Amino acid sequence: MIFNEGTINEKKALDHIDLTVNEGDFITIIGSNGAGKSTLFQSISGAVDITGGSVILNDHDITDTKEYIRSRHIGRLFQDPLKGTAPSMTIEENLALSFSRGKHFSLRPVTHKYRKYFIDALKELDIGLENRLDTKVGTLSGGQRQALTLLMATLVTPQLLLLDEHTAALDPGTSKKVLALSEKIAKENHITTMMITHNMEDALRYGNRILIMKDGKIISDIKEEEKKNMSVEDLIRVFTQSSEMNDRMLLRN
Ligand SMILES: Nc1ncnc2c1ncn2[C@@H]1O[C@H](COP(=O)(O)OP(=O)(O)OP(=O)(O)O)[C@@H](O)[C@H]1O
Repeated sequence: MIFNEGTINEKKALDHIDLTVNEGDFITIIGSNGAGKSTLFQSISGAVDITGGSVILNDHDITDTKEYIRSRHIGRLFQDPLKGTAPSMTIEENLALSFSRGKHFSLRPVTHKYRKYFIDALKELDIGLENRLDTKVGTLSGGQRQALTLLMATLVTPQLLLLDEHTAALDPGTSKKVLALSEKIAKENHITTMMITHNMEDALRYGNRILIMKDGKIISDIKEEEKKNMSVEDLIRVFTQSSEMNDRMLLRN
């Protein structure tokens, strides 16, 4: 993936990415600033048009599929809790919107029909929102809003869930809660998930596989068995070693 190709601002943000994500994988992705993590997600979700290669989702080539069509199958959460929900609409209206993602519908009948379903789903979240269906989303705390966004992204089970540092803006306690919730929802609904984080502990605690990115490349792919026996110190060591190795390879090129 090259940004501004052919100009002085040309930037190769992704370089020969060859990644197969297995069904049911929960992959955590780490890497320094500018490593290409978000660009990888943007390429998968269709937020950017990749300049080479292809994106395949469940045997379908979606390389040329528009972002809004892909969003029917790919759920996405961002660092900013303000993204992903409509602040001037109520919790119920927001849920109704996500429930009918990508389809034509009228808000009223949908909300009415699925009120009980929404209440049950909110109860599952366990953050006291089940009795507040008529509350405007803009008045919720960052953590509540991110939990709601998570629910919205998974209400219609996506084929893939992309979490882009989705708890980085939350306080440590709330972050833990939302992360645990993410893991629970992914597990219970068998949602293949990829999560970008700068937190080594979280990268290790969650999921079954860790990718380390640097300079647009995946420089390490740590699978379940190896990950299981790793400590944070081990992960930091692998991170540093693979980064140095990648630097040496670049020097040789
Ligand atoms: N729209 C864009 N136009 C030009 N360059 C871009 C664009 N988006 C990203 N880049 C560049 O591509 C590289 C990878 O950026 P990306 O945001 O994917 O990194 P990241 O690993 O997510 O970093 P961070 O941890 O800081 O979020 C960076 O050098 C960045 O400046």
